[in-house]
Amino acid sequence: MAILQTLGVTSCVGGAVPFCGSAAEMLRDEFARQIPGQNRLKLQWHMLHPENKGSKDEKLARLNQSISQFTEYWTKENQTFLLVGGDHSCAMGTWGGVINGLRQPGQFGLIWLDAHMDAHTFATSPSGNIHGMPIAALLGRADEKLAAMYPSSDIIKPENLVLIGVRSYESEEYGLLKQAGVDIVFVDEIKGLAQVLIKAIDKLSLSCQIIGISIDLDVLDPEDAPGVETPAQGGIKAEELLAALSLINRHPKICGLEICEFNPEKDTRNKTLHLMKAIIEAFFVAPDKQ
Ligand SMILES: NC(=[NH2+])NCCC[C@H](N)C(=O)O
Repeated sequence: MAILQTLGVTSCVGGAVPFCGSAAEMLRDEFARQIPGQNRLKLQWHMLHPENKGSKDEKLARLNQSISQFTEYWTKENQTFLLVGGDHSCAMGTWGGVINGLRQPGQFGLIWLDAHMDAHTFATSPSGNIHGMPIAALLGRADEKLAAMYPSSDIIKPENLVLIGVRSYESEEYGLLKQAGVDIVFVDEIKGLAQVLIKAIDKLSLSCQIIGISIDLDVLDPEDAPGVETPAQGGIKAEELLAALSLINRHPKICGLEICEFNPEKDTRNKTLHLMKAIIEAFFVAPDKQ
């Protein structure tokens, strides 16, 4: 059984409430509870904790720097990885690191499954929460304060980014993405998620050497994934996401999966926790072993 390098980021420093830091540890325990011999996936866990000193901004700058060292290494080694956040601000570290690991940083593509656009800067954010800003940094549109939390000097080209499942956003972030020319697939435009995902991968494959996938659990309908920090009604059904992920399972260009924003305080009977595990298995376990 292949071993999947997994980085758990136990941080909610960029989020609105202090609960989403426990996803990685809960998920690690959940995988450990499996009956031996029935494991379809073996995760090699590494854990990163935020420091308890310094300002929020300093903590996030250092945390993203540490995250990026892992993903840079795995990218250079051509090793597929899983990253379990934390709030979504860790995306600056995850994908900044992947970009750092590439000889041609312009050839990185990212598919972002999220109810939100996460494309604010400090100047436009209504909440000031940094989990609503990583896309602006990844596109090189950050203000100085946000740029200090992004651990790469290279960025994602707007044409190499696709947002899928969006339904909750502010006009400033929409303006930023529109102006940059980023491809956005709003949730009500999705007829079949698998089709949308395959189309995005096919498009990015033309210009990109590798492609990453970032899943904010709030892309799902709150009925299926109640345990998220910022729920938004009218999301994608869990069944549809799982089916789509098992179709793109192990696509040769995919370098890693990031999954974020689990909030156990809002979960009901571990529904979202179990779903997180199912998402990881749908994505990483070979179809004949599922
Ligand atoms: N990663 C997230 N859950 N982002 C939600 C962001 C919500 C809102 N747009 C804000 O900036 O505050």
